Amino acid sequence: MHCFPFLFGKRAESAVTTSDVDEEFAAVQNVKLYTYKELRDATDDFCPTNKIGEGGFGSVYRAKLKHGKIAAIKVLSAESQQGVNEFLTEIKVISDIQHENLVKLLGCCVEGKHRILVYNYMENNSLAQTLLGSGMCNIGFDWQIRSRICIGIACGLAFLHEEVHPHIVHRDIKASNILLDKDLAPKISDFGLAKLMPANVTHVSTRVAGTLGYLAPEYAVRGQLTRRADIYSFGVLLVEIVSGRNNTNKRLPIGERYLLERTWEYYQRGELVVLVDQSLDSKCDLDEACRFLKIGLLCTQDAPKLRPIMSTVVKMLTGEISVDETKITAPGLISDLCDLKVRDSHDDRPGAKTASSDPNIFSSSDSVKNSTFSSRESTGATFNFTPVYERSV
Ligand SMILES: Nc1ncnc2c1ncn2[C@@H]1O[C@H](COP(=O)(O)OP(=O)(O)OP(=O)(O)O)[C@@H](O)[C@H]1O
Repeated sequence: MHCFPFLFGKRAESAVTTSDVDEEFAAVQNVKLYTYKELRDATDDFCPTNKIGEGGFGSVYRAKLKHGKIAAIKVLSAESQQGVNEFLTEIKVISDIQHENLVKLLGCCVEGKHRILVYNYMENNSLAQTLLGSGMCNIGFDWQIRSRICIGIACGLAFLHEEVHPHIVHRDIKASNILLDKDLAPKISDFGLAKLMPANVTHVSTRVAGTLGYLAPEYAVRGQLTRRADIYSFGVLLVEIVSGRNNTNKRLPIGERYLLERTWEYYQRGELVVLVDQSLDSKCDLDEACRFLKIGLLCTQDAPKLRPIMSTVVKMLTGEISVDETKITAPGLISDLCDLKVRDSHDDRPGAKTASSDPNIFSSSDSVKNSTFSSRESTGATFNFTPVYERSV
């Protein structure tokens, strides 16, 4: 029997202190510094009516900066050690790069204990809250808009993976990290977990971080990170956007809960069209929608090497190159991993959730299937965990 226990929680590097981070921060250039007073004034003293979101990092506020510019500011929660690391990573990773499909970091505030990130404000929230959210949303996501969103996200990722040096692996591609501007153009956000990939390095070994449901199995199990892990997450997101539903929906009958599994089943039966969001009107190009689903399957294949690189994905989405159906093999599903045990969840970030009501133990493949996947559905929370392997016969 193989067991794959995962140790969630406090990481050795989480012991990094705020002053360690300040030292590292001193070396960062190209980032505008805001004073705490400036940001306090811009949010009416962090007035709750200006609060627009809450993530693992802390609270997010809408702010009116000097000269009237509207920004979103993320205030790192004081108790979050993990957040201190992510704060620095975010600044290091995106202060130097710009792309139309990446959220723009305007600057930050490092004053006393205050750690605040300042971004361009995105008027239409995240895909998780709008397209996939259960609440009221009056945005009509027709097929043209969805297709533009998918292509935009793919372009942003292709830029990070292939044009920036060293390459950047985002590690947390998911619907809540795709923000939409006033024209519904997608912007990839939340670079707190990103990793820079030095040239000529095939993978980096790292503690696993990301969101259950979007995690590539080989990364979740072995902690070996390559750009193909992001490509897997993108594939899951692509299928979600076309279907208009979350990858996991525990309210559905068991056979319908896991979207990626269903996509593979319907693909094999030649009935992919069943999965295209029924709320799309008759103008939806069903052939194109099915092509996107097939690209989602290509991106989520179990063998990382079979997943196309993002620039190829962009070309397939735009129709510049065709999708070779003979290349599609079964998706990698974490639920396929036998006897996965997850224990000892101590994520110290306030928004981080454990994957079960009992944070300590998951065991058996069945509980992995139900708990691991459902955790993302119910919380969307980002996890950090260390895979540890125990093999017993
Ligand atoms: N630049 C922005 N413009 C507008 N709203 C934003 C912006 N950044 C974040 N938000 C809002 O704040 C919410 C929380 O964002 P945040 O990135 O902190 O957490 P998350 O991605 O939802 O969760 P997690 O931290 O677990 O990944 C987002 O879902 C979004 O609604």
